[in-house]
Amino acid sequence: MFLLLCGRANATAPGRLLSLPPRCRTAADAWKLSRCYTSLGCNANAPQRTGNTLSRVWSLVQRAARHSPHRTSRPTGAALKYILGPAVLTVSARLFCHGAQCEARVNNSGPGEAAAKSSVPEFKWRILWEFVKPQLFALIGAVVLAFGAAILNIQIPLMLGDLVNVVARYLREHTGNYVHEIRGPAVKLLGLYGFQGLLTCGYIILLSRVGERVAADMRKTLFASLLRQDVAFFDANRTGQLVNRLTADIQEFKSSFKLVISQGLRSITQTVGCFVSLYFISPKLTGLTVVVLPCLVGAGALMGSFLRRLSRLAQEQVAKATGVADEALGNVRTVKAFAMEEHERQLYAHEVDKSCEMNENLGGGIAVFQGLSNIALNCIVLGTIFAGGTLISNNEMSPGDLMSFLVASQTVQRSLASVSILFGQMVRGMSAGARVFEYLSLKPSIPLTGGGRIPYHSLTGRVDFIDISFSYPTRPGQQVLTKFNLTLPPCMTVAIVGESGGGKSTVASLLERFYDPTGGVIKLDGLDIRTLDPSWLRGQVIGFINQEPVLFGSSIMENIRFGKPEATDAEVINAAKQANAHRFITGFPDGYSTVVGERGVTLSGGQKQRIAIARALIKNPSILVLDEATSALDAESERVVQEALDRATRGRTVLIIAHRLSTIQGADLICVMSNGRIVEAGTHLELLSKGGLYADLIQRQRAEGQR
Ligand SMILES: Nc1ncnc2c1ncn2[C@@H]1O[C@H](COP(=O)(O)OP(=O)(O)OP(=O)(O)O)[C@@H](O)[C@H]1O
Repeated sequence: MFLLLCGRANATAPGRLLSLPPRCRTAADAWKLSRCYTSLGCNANAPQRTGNTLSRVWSLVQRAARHSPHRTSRPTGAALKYILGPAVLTVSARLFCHGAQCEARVNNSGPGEAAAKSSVPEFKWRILWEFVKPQLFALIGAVVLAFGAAILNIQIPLMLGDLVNVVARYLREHTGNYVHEIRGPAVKLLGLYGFQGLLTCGYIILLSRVGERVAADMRKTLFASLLRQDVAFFDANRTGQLVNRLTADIQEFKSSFKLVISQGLRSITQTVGCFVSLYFISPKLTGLTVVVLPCLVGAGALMGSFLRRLSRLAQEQVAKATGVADEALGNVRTVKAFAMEEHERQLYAHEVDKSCEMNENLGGGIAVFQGLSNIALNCIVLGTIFAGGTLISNNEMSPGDLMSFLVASQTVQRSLASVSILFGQMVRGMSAGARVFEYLSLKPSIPLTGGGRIPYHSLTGRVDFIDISFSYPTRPGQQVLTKFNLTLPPCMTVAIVGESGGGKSTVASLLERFYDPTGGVIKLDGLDIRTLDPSWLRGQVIGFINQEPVLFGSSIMENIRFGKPEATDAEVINAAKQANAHRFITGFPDGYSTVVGERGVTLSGGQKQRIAIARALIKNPSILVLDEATSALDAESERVVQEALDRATRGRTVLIIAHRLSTIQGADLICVMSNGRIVEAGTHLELLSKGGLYADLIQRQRAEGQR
């Protein structure tokens, strides 16, 4: 088939075939490569120029061959010209392009990610092994098949040589039965192609299976591990960065994993195999190659690393521009409310222009790199032919040997270039993997489950905060609570009021065990909550409603059921009735099946809050924490929600954190907080008559209300 292709092309369009890189043993290969060149934005004509140089020097070799005593049995003649085609070393430039693009994809993660990525976590082979172990058989199969395909790749040029020998002999002697003579090597070659295709197909299937399953397992494990982390972890890490590890990092790791195993194995096998062939063909020329090749690969790698740095900077700039667009589109209501469309447009245009300029510089750099590598590589071919020609004239080598040497050395060059790029890819893959593994092995300071539970019938719901000191892990220097003491008696309502930033919400967070206090102890029914099961505490004992309830983008039914996944429809409806939500829900055309949109964007603030109340009530909690639950609502919504809350708080221990003092006047106990401790406590009337901080706050709010 190859011969037919060569023959026809020889007669009709030699130039076209000359432009095929030597890897293109088949038309399909050629098509694939040409697509590669196009998609990578590299100069597809570069190989052709090198090919022309080769074809010119080939005719010199032929001339020398006519005067040589070694008339070779190695591949000779016009057909070889087509086999050699262009100089393969342009592949290194092409591979650089690929490397740069890979890098581009890796770095395209968000403006803030670069800083986070600068700290390099350690790659743990033990963790990788845990993921690979279940896929071991498939992986071994893939490695064996890939290795087999690489070995066949080394064989193919030699068999092509046999085939070309038949053609060359027939062209020279014009005797014998051409079809009969060509059939043997052609069938062998066809068989080899078929077998090689089968092996390639097999290892790609197995490898993609292994890669996908390893990546899926990594994603699931990482997601589970992230969900296990305590709230302090999420204070310290940006959501975008975490999502990036789940997506881009795992994707990068998977690609590198597959590439390194398939191409790495092939390149190394081919390099070693062809080096052995080179040595057997001509030890002298091999010695020369051993000196020159590493210098060239080293110089290429140096330039490549400079260009990759340019590429990284350019991609960071692209990410910065994307960040501007992301922020503007994500907060489009705020942008519109402030009529800032033009400002945002200009900001984005500025960042895009900068990235355009940087990418143009990168393009120039790639062009220079490619041009220089073309020159260097063509010079290598020329040098080899020059040195080989000297050996031929000294009768130390045959022209056929020289041709075989060129073919094999080109394979070595190509493989080495690909190994150096793969090395970079491997480093990137390992650092992506390390970033994923870093969070996999992270142990939360507050476990998700484990610890005691108090039987429901004996749970009274009494809470004691005893000598609590606390500072947030992300801000250890700022003491938020100091020797804080408070008791929530069973079935009573306690309100905390005070200045903004005084630590009111922090008290609620500590009760939920989002954080553990740095000093003191919190007790539930006399038991330290650190000895109790956090998932039981949060899932069954405490109902939490805050100022800005977050709903999920699913139906109302599912949102309420989030509080108790096993709840029946009737329980959901009952909870909605208690929360004053049933009427408005049934008013929607889809009723409880209404999808609330991202974060509940299709509902009003009051509606969202009532669904959040229903979600908290459905688990029938003994303790209810209301953190400024009505402060974001207008007067009418507040009235409806307050009604629901009044009903919901009956028979439970309630902690209310409030800004609007009008909402907590009926509380059994009101505590005023200042500087992280309680400075006043009593009922509304007691505190008013005291004329202290509470009375001041009431007066201030009345004055603000009158303004
Ligand atoms: N996750 C956090 N990490 C670090 N510091 C925090 C965190 N949350 C709150 N703080 C800080 O702790 C202090 C108390 O905050 P807290 O939210 O408890 O106050 P607050 O009394 O509820 O305020 P407001 O009435 O305005 O809601 C503030 O100085 C705040 O900046």
